[in-house]
Amino acid sequence: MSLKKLNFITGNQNKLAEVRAILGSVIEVDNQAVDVPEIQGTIEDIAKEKARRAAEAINGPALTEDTALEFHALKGLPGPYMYVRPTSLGAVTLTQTSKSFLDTLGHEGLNKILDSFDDRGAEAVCTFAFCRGPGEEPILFQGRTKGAIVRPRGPTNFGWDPIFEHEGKTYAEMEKEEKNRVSHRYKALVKLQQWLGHQ
Ligand SMILES: O=c1[nH]c(=O)c2ncn([C@@H]3O[C@H](COP(=O)(O)OP(=O)(O)OP(=O)(O)O)[C@@H](O)[C@H]3O)c2[nH]1
Ligand SMILES: [Mg+2]
Repeated sequence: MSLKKLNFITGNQNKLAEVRAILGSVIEVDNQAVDVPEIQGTIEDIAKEKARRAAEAINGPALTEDTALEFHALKGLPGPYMYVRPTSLGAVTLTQTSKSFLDTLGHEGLNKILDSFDDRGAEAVCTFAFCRGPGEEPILFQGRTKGAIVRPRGPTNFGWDPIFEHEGKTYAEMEKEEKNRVSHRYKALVKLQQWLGHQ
């Protein structure tokens, strides 16, 4: 099967811009902002179910992505639950009002959680899932970037970018091109790109 374009299902314009910046020269990236429920579970469970549901919703091939931010001192929390939407799967949800750790606590609150720990280490995790169509098993591509949680520095237009420091700079302080060479999303897309090369 040769893929001429990817249909990236996301409502997040920042994600879409980064995916197009990284993959744009390799393959066309279409977008549909279909709201896909996110279940509770491991990062992998959530990512796969998101792609399955997206493929069903659009009745065709769908690419989705789920991002997690893991605090080492909290043994991986908040992880994929940085942002949680109600799910229609019947699973227990953390909230019914789309409130996220970030929305609720802000950059300062997320920092304060870690002030009582020695370890401010964190890992940004990006998991793309590609599902060929309804009923098909999704394939995962995951990238991880290590960093630390710091007081906010840099522009505040994308989520937790200002508090995630990687090699001396927060993501927000980096030029877009720089973030897109080291980020969790970039590393996941390298894997996706390798896979595309074999299709
Ligand atoms: O500072 C950031 N730098 C990043 O690189 C990044 N990637 C995702 N996020 C945020 O982390 C949560 C994940 O939730 P998430 O994966 O479900 O995304 P989403 O709901 O915004 O979009 P989608 O589910 O429609 O694709 C959301 O609050 C995103 O804004 C990031 N924040
Ligand atoms: Mg989401």
